[in-house]
Amino acid sequence: MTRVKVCGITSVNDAVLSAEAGADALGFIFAPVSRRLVSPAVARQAGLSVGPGPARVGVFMNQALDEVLRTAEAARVSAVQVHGPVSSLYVQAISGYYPVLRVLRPADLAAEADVWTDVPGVTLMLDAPEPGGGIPLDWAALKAAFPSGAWLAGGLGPANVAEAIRHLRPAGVDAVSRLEAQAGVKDPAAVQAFIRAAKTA
Ligand SMILES: O=C(O)c1ccccc1N[C@@H]1O[C@H](COP(=O)(O)O)[C@@H](O)[C@H]1O
Repeated sequence: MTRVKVCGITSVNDAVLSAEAGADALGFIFAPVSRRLVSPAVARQAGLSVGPGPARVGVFMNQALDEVLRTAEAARVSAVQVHGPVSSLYVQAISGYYPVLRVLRPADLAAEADVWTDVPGVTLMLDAPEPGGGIPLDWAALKAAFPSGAWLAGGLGPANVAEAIRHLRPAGVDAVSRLEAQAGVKDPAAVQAFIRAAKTA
């Protein structure tokens, strides 16, 4: 069954409603550019509020390695998601401490996808060029190049996630902007419908 990550959690309330709806992973965004920026203290509290079931993923973009590791430790996340044009050494260094979701854009696939094939602890995720922008990828065009075992993000929501899964059969799906009532605040009905649609696709 496709795993589901609900990203952009900024409160205990949104963590609990996402976990109760069946999320396999909760995403906490620590990239300062994000409208869903959360503090490590709140992320830690939200993670504790849902117990050990869902993975707690710290999301970073173009941030220094020591900042990533310090923040991940303070927030007590269980995995790290890495966006941006960072080096493979940087990704490998993080994977020494945490399972990594390495996010690539379709344009990066040719150069970088093979680097991570069968590397323990590193899983690929395909996302749109603007993370958190709510723009879907062209799933039909991606089909031939979509790496086995990769996750899919980019403009996914209750209305389109089943179709995306049918096209690409990703290991997991991830969404944020189409699950919100406003930036950083979840729409409970959208979260529930998204998880139901993904799990039954
Ligand atoms: O959502 C953000 O603000 C964000 C900022 C910086 C890095 C990642 C971010 N979110 C990631 O964006 C994709 C999906 O977004 P959407 O569903 O298209 O809005 C997902 O990987 C989030 O973790």
